[in-house]
Amino acid sequence: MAHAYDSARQQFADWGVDTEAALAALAAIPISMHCWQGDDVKGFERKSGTAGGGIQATGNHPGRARNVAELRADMEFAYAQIPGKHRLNLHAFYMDTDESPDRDAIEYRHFAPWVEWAKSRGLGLDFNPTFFAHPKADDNLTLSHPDAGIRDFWVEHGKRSREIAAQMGAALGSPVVNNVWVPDGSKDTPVDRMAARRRLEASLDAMMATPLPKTQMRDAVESKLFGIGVESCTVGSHEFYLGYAIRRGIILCLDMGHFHPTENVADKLSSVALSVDELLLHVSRPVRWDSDHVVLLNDDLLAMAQELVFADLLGRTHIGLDFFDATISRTAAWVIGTRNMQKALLRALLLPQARLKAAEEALDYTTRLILTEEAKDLPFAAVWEEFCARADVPTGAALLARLATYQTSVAQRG
Ligand SMILES: C[C@H](O)[C@H](O)[C@@H](O)C(=O)CO
Ligand SMILES: [Mn+2]
Repeated sequence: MAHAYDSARQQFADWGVDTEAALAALAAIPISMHCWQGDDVKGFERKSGTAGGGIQATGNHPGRARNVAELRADMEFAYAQIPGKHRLNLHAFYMDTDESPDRDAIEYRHFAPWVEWAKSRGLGLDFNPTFFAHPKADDNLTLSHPDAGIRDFWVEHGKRSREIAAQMGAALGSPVVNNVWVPDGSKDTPVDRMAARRRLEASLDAMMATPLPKTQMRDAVESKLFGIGVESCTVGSHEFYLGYAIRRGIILCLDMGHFHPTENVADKLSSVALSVDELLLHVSRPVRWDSDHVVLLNDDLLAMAQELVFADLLGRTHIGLDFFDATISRTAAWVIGTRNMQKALLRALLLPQARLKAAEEALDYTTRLILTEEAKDLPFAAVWEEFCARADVPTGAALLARLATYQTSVAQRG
């Protein structure tokens, strides 16, 4: 295998690409792996039913994590198959406590065991207030609800989430991205979109009124096009949050499943990055709708990674995952999806960027096309193999065997 890498290294060098630099750059990119893939977005409050809010995991594959211990075991297994040091993206309804605090009563101590666990494994944490799977979200309205009492309840949840995120960040010495997504919307055509959006803006302002140190936490907001049950209007649309993030100087989250299916989400990065300092990605795969399939190493993912690398956005983009498939092994889903994100980044890092940009600058589109097409034949796989070998994680048949063995070990869960 070392021979395959040596040969690949030379081939890339012939194109002016330094594989060692690419491997070092890839090793420095953390991916925030989402806890909710492990249990089909159910959470551990012991109160909630289905996720609601238009998000839904479909399937009944055996092995769903039923409690915190199982979820942690599954994640530990998954991280061990993924090269590099990464992060855990935690949702508020995954609290680890014997208590049953309502959402407006959550405190840091309900999450402290997660922080200890993350610390012991060298993981960073990210956080999300949970504005769904709750009776006060049953109208598919939370921060924009016409009822001030319901809005206040969710504002309090959001405030507490920010404080918890800041304490997590302080404890871990790494800022926690606290991402706000609300399901608010309307099944049928509303007549006063403006009122709903004004209420959402006011609630967000109230929630984020207290500045918290950027070294501890960063605020992010996530837009959406539509969801099941809110087909006609989503209050927190892309335009709403793009403007809000710019006005408030906070992070804009782009979820790859939250746009029209024909939109190129990668194309948006360089546009929005001119107006916001930082971005959060929810890397996902919509199939006809926001279906949250496990991400493939497909054109959409490659384009996203190439934009991150070529537009020099890695330093100000937080890469998170957002998919949940209950028809396959949940641990395999994490491993496949996270590694695909890394593979896409590696491919982008291995492209002859300087030559491609020079050709484009010179309006030499023929050379640009020859380069992009010939580059597809370069031995990316050998460099990936080397990356995994150095991190002592399996590939190919060995990976398949490990994933299968673990799945067998969890399949008896009820
Ligand atoms: C569970 C997440 O908060 C959720 O998936 C959200 O990020 C989203 O994308 C909703 O469609
Ligand atoms: Mn998302």
